[in-house]
Formats: sequence, C-alpha cells, structure tokens
Amino acid sequence: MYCVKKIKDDLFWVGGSDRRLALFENAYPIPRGISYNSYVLLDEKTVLFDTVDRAITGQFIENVEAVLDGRNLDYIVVNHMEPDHCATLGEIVRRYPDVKVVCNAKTVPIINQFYEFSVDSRAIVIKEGDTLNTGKHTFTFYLAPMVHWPEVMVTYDMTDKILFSADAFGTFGAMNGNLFADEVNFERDWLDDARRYYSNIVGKYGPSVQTLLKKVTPLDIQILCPLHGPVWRSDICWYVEKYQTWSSYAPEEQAVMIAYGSIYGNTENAANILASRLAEHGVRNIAMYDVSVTHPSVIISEAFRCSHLVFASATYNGGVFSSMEHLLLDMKSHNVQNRTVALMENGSWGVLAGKKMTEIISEMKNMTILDNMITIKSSVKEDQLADITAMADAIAQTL
Ligand SMILES: Cc1cc2nc3c(=O)[nH]c(=O)nc-3n(C[C@H](O)[C@H](O)[C@H](O)COP(=O)(O)O)c2cc1C
Repeated sequence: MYCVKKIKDDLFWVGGSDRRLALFENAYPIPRGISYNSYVLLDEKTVLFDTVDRAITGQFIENVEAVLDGRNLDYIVVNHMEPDHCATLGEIVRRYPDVKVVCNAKTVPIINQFYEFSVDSRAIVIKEGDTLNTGKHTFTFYLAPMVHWPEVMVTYDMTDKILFSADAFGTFGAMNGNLFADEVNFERDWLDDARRYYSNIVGKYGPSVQTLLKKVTPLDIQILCPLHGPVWRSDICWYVEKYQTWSSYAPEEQAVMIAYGSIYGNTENAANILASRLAEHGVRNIAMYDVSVTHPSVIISEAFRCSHLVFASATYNGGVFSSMEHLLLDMKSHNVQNRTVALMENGSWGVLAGKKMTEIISEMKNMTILDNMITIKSSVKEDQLADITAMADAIAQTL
C-alpha cells in the first residue's frame, strides 16, 4: 500500500525509510535508519524529483503510481546520481518509457555508466540558470559540483519557492511519520545526526558547499526538500546557518572533545583526570570518547562541533594505537581544520604516540597544537598531576 505525504496541493513526498541497513555507504552506522526522499509534482506536466535506494523500490513505485493516479510521468529531474537516489531510475524509465530525464552534462555519462539504457535520446540537458516550465511552475537549476559528487545540482521552483537541495541539508534518521522539521524537535532529536551526516558525507567538500550557499542563500526559499531527512518549511535560516558554520570549518561550540586510545586504561585515566580538571575550571561542555568503542563518524562529527580537541593515545608497536591512527587519518581526509589541539601520549619503553599524532595533525589545515604535550610512562604519577592541571589551564584559557 502506498504511503505518501502531501507537501502542497500539487507536491507530494513519495520516498521511504530503511531501518534495516546497518551501514550507510557500507561505512557509517545508522542506528536510527535513513530516509530516501523523492517528490512528485502534479502540474500540467508531471515531474519526479530523484528516485530512491533499491532497498525501498516496492514502496517507492507504489507511492509514485498512487500520486500519479493513472497520469503519465513527463519529467524526472536527476539532481544526484548516487545509487541511494538513482537505483530506481531504470525501473522508472521502464514503467514510463516516454519520460524525459532532466539533468546536466556531467550527469549523462554517469547515467549511461550505471544503466543499460542510453539516456541520450531522452535527456534534457540543462545548464546553470536554465529554466523548465511545467505549466504553473517554472524551475531553475544551480550546479553544485562536489556537494557530494561532481554531477550534483539543485532545483529551485520559482513559483512556489521550493529548493530541491539534493544531499545538502540531508540527515541520517528514518522518518517516523512526521515529514516536516517543525513537527519534530530537530535540535534535540536530529541535529547530532544531521551534523554526523554533514561532516562525514559532505564535510570534506566545505568550499563546494560554500559556493552552493552563495548561490542559493539569496533565493526566497519557503520549503527546503533534501534527499534525506525532514523537509523544512520554517526556520530554514537556522539550518542554513549551521551549514555556513560547518562548511567554513568554524567550531559550532566552544567545547572540548577528548578522544583517547587506551589498551589497559592508563591513558584513559589520564584523559579522565584532564576532564576533571577542565570541569574544575568551569568547563561544562566536555565530550569524551574511547576511540576503540565509538565509531569514528561520531568523533569526526564531534570534531566539527567542538573548538578544542584532545587526543590521548598509548604507543603501539612503535606508533599510535591503531584505532587512534585510524581516527586521525579519517579526520584528516574529512578536512577537519581550524581547531586547538592538546596531546597526551603513553608508552612503556619507547614513547612515540605523540610524535606520530603530531605528524598527522600537522598535515591538517590551521590546527594549533598546544605546547607541553603530556608524556606518561605506563601510568600517571603524582608529580604529573600539575602538568595535567596546566594543560587544563591552557585549554580553559583559550576556550
Ligand atoms: C601490542 C602492544 C604494543 C606496544 N608497543 C609499544 C611501543 O612500541 N612502545 C612503547 O613505549 N610502549 C608500547 N606498548 C606499551 C603501551 O603503550 C603502554 O603499556 C601504555 O602504558 C599502555 O597504556 P594503556 O594502559 O592506556 O593501554 C605496547 C603495548 C602493547 C599491548
């Protein structure tokens, strides 16, 4: 049975959610599931905006058929060709053989690569600023290369002031009945997932996101329709502001994130002492993670949120503890930058973790590593407490 949501009299959400998938992109845990959003417009011409992941093909086809209610599909706008949004494109083309595919020049070869059918004869290839009229509605298109993939574009409905924003403004999390962000407590229940989605999926491409924001922020946007997560029809500026912060790699909060890699608990003990000292300095916003327990995507997201990052690691076979090395390399590849960093290292005979961590962090942009790294020889001793307190002082002073 179909399960659709009305956005406006002539615009419907025809997507669905997947709560079975363990790893989005086979990489990122999604304990709250994920939604794949797709939209149908019933104008003089009918339009489908993107499709969905193959996991929800059956639901999607029922939804599209129900909304079209016997009408033919005239256009499908392909804003993004990643398979979680285009896996069902072939099925749509089979069912609606006359459908025209509205996309840009970079999209065409990717469709032909993914599919057996050739899109060339049915493609309406648009350029930035081109318009498409479907009756009452006129659409214009803005290219958004690398706001996740090179072919990404966004589509603006000039009539009803709706932005179909592709992966931008998406979030992890299945739809739990409510479609609109103002129907849920987004800041309390969704923001962490939105940040984790942004930082891990799009975070590497901050300059590309900034370019897109420059194009779309002058627009009057009444409704924001991303490809994942809730649809926005109020407080859009609040969410855009988050994107401004994240894409410029500015910390969202003056806060301390401590990530430790510890085998037997002594490095963890040092991290706990530092956290206690920070608390004694009145720092309230402290987050701590064991890098062997918490998925790197969570810690990367926290690195986008927090102004100050502390990394504490045991030495492991002449290097950094492997989970910490994995995390730091992942952070580097996600372009984490502009943060104040403090380091703690531990080892029993040749302490090298700090040197290795410094090497990786120094390759990230504009990271200020505080002086006086703490070096622990196996376990924290009484005479090191003053050094840890001094580190807490230094962090608190720059918060
Ligand atoms: C597999 C393994 C490899 C290690 N390699 C080194 C090393 O190369 N250099 C060193 O100084 N300590 C090395 N250590 C020792 C630990 O770094 C050290 O005991 C440290 O205090 C452990 O901190 P933790 O209690 O937080 O796990 C190694 C420990 C293990 C288990």
